[in-house]
Amino acid sequence: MNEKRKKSLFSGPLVAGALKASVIKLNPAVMMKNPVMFVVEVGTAIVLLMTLLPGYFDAKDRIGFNLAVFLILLFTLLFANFAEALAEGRGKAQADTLKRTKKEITANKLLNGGAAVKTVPSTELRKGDIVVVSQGEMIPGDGEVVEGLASVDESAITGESAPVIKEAGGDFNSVTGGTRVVSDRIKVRITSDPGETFIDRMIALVEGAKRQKTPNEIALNTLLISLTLVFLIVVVTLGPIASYVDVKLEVPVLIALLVCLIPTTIGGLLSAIGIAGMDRVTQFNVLAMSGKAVEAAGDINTMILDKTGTITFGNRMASDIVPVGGAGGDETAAWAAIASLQDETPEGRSVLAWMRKNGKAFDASLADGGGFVEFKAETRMSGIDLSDGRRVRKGAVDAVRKWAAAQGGAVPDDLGKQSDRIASEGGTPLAVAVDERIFGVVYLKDTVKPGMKERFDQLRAMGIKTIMCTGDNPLTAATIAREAGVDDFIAESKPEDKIAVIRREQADGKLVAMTGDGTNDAPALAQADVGLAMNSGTTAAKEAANMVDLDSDPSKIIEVVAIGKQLLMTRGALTTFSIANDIAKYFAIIPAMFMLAIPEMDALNVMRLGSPLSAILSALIFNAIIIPLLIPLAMKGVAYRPMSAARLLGRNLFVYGAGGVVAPFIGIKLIDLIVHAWI
Ligand SMILES: Nc1ncnc2c1ncn2[C@@H]1O[C@H](COP(=O)(O)OP(=O)(O)OP(=O)(O)O)[C@@H](O)[C@H]1O
Ligand SMILES: [K+]
Ligand SMILES: [Mg+2]
Repeated sequence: MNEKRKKSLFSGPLVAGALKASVIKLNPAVMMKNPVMFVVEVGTAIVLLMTLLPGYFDAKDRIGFNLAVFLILLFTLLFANFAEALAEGRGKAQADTLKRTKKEITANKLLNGGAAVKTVPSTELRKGDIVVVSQGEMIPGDGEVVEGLASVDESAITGESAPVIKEAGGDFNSVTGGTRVVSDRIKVRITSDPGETFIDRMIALVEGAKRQKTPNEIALNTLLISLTLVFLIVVVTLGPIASYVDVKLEVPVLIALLVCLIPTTIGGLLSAIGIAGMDRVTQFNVLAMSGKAVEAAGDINTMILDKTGTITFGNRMASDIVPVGGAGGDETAAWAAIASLQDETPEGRSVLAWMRKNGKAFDASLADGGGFVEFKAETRMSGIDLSDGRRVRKGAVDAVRKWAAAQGGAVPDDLGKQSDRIASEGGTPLAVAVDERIFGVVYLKDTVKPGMKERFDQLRAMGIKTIMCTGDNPLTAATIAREAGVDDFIAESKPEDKIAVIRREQADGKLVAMTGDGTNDAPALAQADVGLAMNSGTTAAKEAANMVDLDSDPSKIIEVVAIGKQLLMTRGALTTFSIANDIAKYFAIIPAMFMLAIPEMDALNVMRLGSPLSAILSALIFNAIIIPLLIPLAMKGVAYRPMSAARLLGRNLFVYGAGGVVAPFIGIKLIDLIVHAWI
């Protein structure tokens, strides 16, 4: 992860900015978005009026008490605002850094189909324009490389300083505006209009400018508003009922009671929890397009993972070349090498590396004038059509076997034995053929990343099913699946098979997460509930997905799910705590209220609080300070242990429900000891 982005939650400038914002957010027009706290604000205003105009409200003998209630209520509001402002602060700081990289860049735009070049400001570029970017220059907008190859420093967005290669064609052609070409020269077709670029979207995201309440948040808000309404009705009718029996309940006391009963703790922390959850994802160098995506990650039931590069290291290297059907070792190796001469995939390059390492020579001039056949996931083969008419191929064994058989070739008896041996060791066998004759097998070795088994065990404990999808043969797939500990696998899968798996799972009511980077992954990324695209991938993939990993590490999906779970858990835990808390406060404040009116009711004082007035103030103070005390938990999230949803719910109900009931008794008692001594 990017260390630069890891700022402390409570650094000086962030806290200072948040303090200022807490005052600004007192504006009723802003406050109204949070109905629970808005009710508190109205109450605060009423008590303020009564304090300022005691004569008018017949409250001259209560000025001190009313002032105290006003101040505590004001701090309740400020604490809630502070929580939200603090959560927003980090995003704002990050947005400022991004904005600085967005300074106007000049672009070399091609005119008349490349006949002329004109220098224009990047803000004038539109979709479809072609620009030339040379060594040392900034790429003026998001786009796709249409010609050439260059190494690009993307640290402005990824924080990663090692340059990456971008080239025309294939899955590594997408470039981002604001990044710098460090060598060579490329032509780029612009794919986004000004104001809609990746950096613009990133700024809007981290700034929270477009932050919308998620469905979960809206549902919870509705619950909180309903609770608030119920208590509002109870408290408002309490006055007349009491006066009917000749008990006079004072308005500030009723307001204090109301504020203690309505869910101010979760009301004050709710948006901070959501923002902080999004922020945790961003700190992790993953861009989530919406809070909804992060929450969906927390509810995932099925995770689809690639084998190569996600579960294994992905640097499949040739480690042996085995002849079959009586072919010579050297001639088999030579054909494998010729089939790989122009194959720029890691697999292709590793064949040539193996030749060099083992001192094998071959006649590369055979390939002169030949037509290169690029590797495709659909054909699962690559190779070359020689100028003398012979066709050389290497690829997945079943694909090559079918290809040779279609030309009337016989399959050597020992091909199956050799390829099965390689596959059962977890390697990938690539058959090598020239026209109808199969010469042998390249042994590609790959290793499962360490710690995979533990991670899949954790996912299983959380009730998440993992499915490995691979284009590899069933035997290799089974070996790797067993070694890595995934629940299920799909072998010989083509890109479109992924979308079929996702649809099948979704039809069962499951939420599905997947990663991908290629254009052919785009439909599946869009279909999945959580689609995590790699930043190195194509524009199509990035646009279809609802998350982008700036580090292009497909295994990050596992952590993203953990962060989503943690967000949902934190919200649930603090809601439970908040409501349990309010119920407990009832026992402090109701008796105090009646004792104030009818001193003979002293028997009600079960908590043995100093006096009715100090009991009310203590409950109100506790209600206020619990908000800042819980800010660290709201921001960092509750400690997260992988276990099933049911066990988790039970555990959280116990910890936060029981804790929420007990905490106020202890807290209010302690505060009362101080307050009572003081007044
Ligand atoms: N450069 C290549 N030339 C020829 N055949 C290849 C090459 N690379 C891979 N293959 C063959 O094609 C098959 C499919 O490759 P592909 O990259 O689509 O999937 P994969 O990497 O095996 O699976 P995953 O979905 O886990 O990445 C491989 O299993 C291998 O047999
Ligand atoms: K409350
Ligand atoms: Mg692959």
